[in-house]
Amino acid sequence: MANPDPHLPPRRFPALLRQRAASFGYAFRGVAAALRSEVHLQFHAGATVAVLGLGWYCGLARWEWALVALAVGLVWSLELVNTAIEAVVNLMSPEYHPLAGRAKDVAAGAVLAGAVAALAVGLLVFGPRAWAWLGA
Ligand SMILES: Nc1ncnc2c1ncn2[C@@H]1O[C@H](COP(=O)(O)OP(=O)(O)OP(=O)(O)O)[C@@H](O)[C@H]1O
Repeated sequence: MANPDPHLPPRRFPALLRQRAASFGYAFRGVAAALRSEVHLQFHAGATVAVLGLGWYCGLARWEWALVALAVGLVWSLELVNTAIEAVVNLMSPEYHPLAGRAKDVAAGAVLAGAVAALAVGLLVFGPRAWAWLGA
């Protein structure tokens, strides 16, 4: 967080470090809360472990790991943002409202777009290996 009052002297380094550590703490708390409440995220957690294990088993090249890491990070990020948007919409519009519905639908669409991209990465990286393994 920026210094709230520009007339105050700049904060000392240890205070800044504490502030950064606290921000990381809030972020981890957010991920943990979303993991507890969102079944989709629990599924992503399982899928992430499975993909990492499969990647290790297949001995992926460095560039393939980079693609897999980007795909996994993209899906996690979008799902977390979607969860945050759902929470804000529920807070601001507990009653039915077309705009609230649109906001949730669009946020869910963003997750879908990321998931399709991740699926494409998965097929391109693991597909040829699965094909060879099946002896096709
Ligand atoms: N306040 C609202 N006003 C209008 N439509 C809503 C509202 N809340 C939800 N909806 C509609 O219902 C759909 C499902 O909403 P819901 O809150 O159950 O999200 P979800 O995608 O099922 O998320 P999750 O499974 O993570 O709870 C939304 O995508 C939206 O179309």
